[in-house]
Amino acid sequence: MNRVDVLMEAMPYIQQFHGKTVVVKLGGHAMVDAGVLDTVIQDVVLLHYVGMRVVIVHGGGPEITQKMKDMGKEPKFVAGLRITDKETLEIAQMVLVGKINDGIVSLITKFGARGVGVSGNDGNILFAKKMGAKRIKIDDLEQDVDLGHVGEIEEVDPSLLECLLENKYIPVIAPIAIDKRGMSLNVNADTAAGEIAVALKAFKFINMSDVDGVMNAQRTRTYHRLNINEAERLIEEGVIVSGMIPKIESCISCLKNGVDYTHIINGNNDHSLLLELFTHEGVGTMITRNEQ
Ligand SMILES: Nc1ncnc2c1ncn2[C@@H]1O[C@H](COP(=O)(O)OP(=O)(O)O)[C@@H](O)[C@H]1O
Ligand SMILES: CC(=O)N[C@@H](CCC(=O)OP(=O)(O)O)C(=O)O
Repeated sequence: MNRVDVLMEAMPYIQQFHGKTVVVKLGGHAMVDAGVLDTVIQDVVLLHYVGMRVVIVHGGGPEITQKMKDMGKEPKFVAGLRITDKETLEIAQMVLVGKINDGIVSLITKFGARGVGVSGNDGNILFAKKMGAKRIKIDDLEQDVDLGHVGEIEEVDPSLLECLLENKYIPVIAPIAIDKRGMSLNVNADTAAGEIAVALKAFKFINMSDVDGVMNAQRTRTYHRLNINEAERLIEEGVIVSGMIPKIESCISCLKNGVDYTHIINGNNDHSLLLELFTHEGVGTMITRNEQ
């Protein structure tokens, strides 16, 4: 395809997406390489300049894990959620808010737009309650495990984000929530991003990780498109496991609550965000409503 064809292919999408809201979840695994993160943020800035309202929600699981290990703490997860004692919460805040969020905002500046970094407790964006204990099997015995300072989102207040978008800033959100007593809670970034997409009535929710999309059991093939029933079946059959579960669950929740399109794409592939948005075939896996 010659260069002008590439631009012509993008043209109807640029028109269709103008003024629409897209929530991009940047997973920790899509940010391990500085060069990769550069191109992702470059793409985000381009979307901003073609008139899309872009919101970034980021994770940082691998960096929190590394920092915990550096400090002699052993990371533990239950159902994909980090057991978060007081010290772990401080580490998570330090890594997510102090380092990753700030780094993304700086890159937005580098590529010529204006980013504003917030965490979910700014402007009550993410209002949560402490998550109840999770029942799991340990040595064949059912036990209740308290996750500590982990939040379950109860309400999202999008007004601060609307205000930033209205004024042409790119909001960058760290997955820390606040409870009614003003205490911070660690929330899963996929869940946070999905809830924010719903509250903003986003047109698209794009989840960027380190895999090409949802893959089959043998991990030899990527599904191009799955509806909610098909995705739920893959969870039941154990094809979708671990960190992919909250991604799929947040896509499903988005679709059931008004978001038009949801995608899981590989942030490590060069300019995957642009390819997803502005080409006919797209990339990764699109999860759709059953009737779509
Ligand atoms: N069916 C599946 N297809 C693709 N990846 C899967 C699947 N089931 C589980 N995974 C795992 O989910 C991981 C992505 O989740 P996670 O590690 O939490 O990423 P992130 O840090 O980007 O949020 C992949 O690296 C892969 O190991
Ligand atoms: C409660 C909980 O598990 N919170 C996550 C928040 C970061 C996250 O979700 O990061 P990724 O998107 O990179 O996985 C954690 O502590 O790892």
